[in-house]
Amino acid sequence: MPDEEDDIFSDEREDIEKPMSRLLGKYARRYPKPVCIALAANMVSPLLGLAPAWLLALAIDGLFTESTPYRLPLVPVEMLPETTPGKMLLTVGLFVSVYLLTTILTWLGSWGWAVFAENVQHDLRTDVYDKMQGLGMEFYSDRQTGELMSVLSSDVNRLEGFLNGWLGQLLNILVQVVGISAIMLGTNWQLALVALLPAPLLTLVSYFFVKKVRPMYREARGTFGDLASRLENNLSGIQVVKSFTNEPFESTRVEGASQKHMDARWGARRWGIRFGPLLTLINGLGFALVFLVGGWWVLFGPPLEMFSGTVTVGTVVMFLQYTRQIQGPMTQAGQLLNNFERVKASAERVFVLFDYPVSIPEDPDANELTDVDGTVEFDDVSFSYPDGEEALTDVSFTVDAGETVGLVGPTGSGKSTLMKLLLRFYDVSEGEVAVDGIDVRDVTLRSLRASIGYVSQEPFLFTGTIRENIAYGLNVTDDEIQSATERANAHGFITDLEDGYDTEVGQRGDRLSGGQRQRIAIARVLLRDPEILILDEATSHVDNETEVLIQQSLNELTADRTTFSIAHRLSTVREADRILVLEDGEIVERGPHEELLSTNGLYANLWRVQVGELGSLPETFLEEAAARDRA
Ligand SMILES: Nc1ncnc2c1ncn2[C@@H]1O[C@H](COP(=O)(O)OP(=O)(O)OP(=O)(O)O)[C@@H](O)[C@H]1O
Repeated sequence: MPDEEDDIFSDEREDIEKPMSRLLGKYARRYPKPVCIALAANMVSPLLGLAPAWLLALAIDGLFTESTPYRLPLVPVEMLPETTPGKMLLTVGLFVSVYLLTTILTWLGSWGWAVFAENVQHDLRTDVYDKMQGLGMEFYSDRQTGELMSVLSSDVNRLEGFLNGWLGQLLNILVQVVGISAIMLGTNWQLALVALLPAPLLTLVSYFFVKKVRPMYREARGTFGDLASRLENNLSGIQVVKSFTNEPFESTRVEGASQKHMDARWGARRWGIRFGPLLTLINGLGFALVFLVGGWWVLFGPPLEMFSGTVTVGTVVMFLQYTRQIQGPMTQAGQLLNNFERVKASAERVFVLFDYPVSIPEDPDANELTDVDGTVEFDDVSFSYPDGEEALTDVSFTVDAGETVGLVGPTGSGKSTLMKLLLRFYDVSEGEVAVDGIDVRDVTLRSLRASIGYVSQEPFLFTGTIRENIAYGLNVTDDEIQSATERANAHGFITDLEDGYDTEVGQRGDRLSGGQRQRIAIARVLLRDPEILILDEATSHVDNETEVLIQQSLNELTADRTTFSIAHRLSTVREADRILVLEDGEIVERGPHEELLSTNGLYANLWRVQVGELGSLPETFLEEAAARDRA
């Protein structure tokens, strides 16, 4: 299981208290029946496991050597069979009953834990996802998707493994160890101490073994990652390798990476090779010791002066059986304890997420934004990203319902940030953003975002069919979908595809061209009919011909809607009612295209760049552009 994810939330994890009790407290009570059944089975089953060795001793001493009378605890003598065959058959019957009962209990235990663990895994996964989904955008911008996925997959899976086996195994071990120790101590405490001597050693050895090899396996996984990416890189870049005739160079590099991986693995394997025989040795020595002391006692009396009393053959055989029986649980205990640390870390990460503060809180009295006209107002808005510099400074403007506003400015000037504030992905640091005169913080997030449509330069399509992507959660008819695709200029190319609307778009829509994806994204927004629209460089990645098609769809989309169009290609906002020009988070110019050209400022210079009049650019513009690039 990958451990690379161990770093995520490493600081926050320290604040999580008692994650395991929280986990069990939160989820175990949801499934009382399977948990109680499994617990009961895990208590009784190991107790039954103690019976065979005891029955064996009873048979040896009471039947075979007849050194002690045949007696069963709590059963009156007159109820026992009188003849030896009768006693023999009773013993066999008891053996069979014990194994039958153990089988049923093992089945019940496995069933109970499996039901519990599978359900909790499902609950945990959906709970963690729901919580994650509700967190603010700053949470996502600070973290890699892969890291977050690891919490949803590796951590949740590891907790499932823990709930499935760990508790049951621990209980099993405890009951077995306590039961075996109690029977042995009760039968002959002196011989019991001899038999129990190696047990803690087994736990210690296995605990330290796992502790020792885990980082080695982690390192081995790291070196495998390096090796795999080298191989992947070389094979995909084989054309470059060949054209540079660099095969020997690459062979050496692959050999180096492979050698590193082999060394790392060998480090871990070496310990594994030592560990198994060491355990066998400790087990064997323990067994021999019990045989020596017990056998001596039977044959010649107490082997040491401090020992007293007599020991029967049955007792020695029982002790030998128990010595073997206790070895497994003691070894497992060390491994379980060690695994517990990792499981705890997983639970901590899950609870870091559960406790993560929601940065965009919804006012409990928030109203629904209904019958939206589409007026948008930024009133003296300043904003800084968490841990960032000020991205917007004193921005004020009002957009009337139905107006189209172009947002232009050099890269990093704050255009996207402005729109993120309108969508309330972040809250303003100062000032107010209002829709229809209502502060966006006073309305529900759902109704606010439902009134805004967003088409980005890289429209994201989900794995699934074209139809699913356009409907995207809405319960709509095929006619409604077709009407949207016709207006988005997409119906034609969709019906030309072999599977039409049922065409699978592939991962992120990679089976479609950029222009096709763009038009599907436009149809998706058209279907929702939002009052406000944000177009983020919607035509930047397509050729001129496709741009014309998309532009037609966009005209359909923007008609009668308040539209913000973020553009680097100024031709796309030329027709806008108004253009806001941003520089370093401030609006430095505003007005329609022609007016801005005549003021001969930043916009006019950006326009000259677009139309290729580089010679007429003032020196200061080039200097500023270079400075911005460096920043
Ligand atoms: N998630 C973020 N966390 C911290 N700072 C950010 C974040 N997103 C953007 N910024 C910073 O805020 C400033 C404005 O960025 P923004 O993305 O709004 O610019 P933009 O004008 O849309 O740029 P572009 O045209 O390149 O998309 C930049 O300095 C950028 O580095």
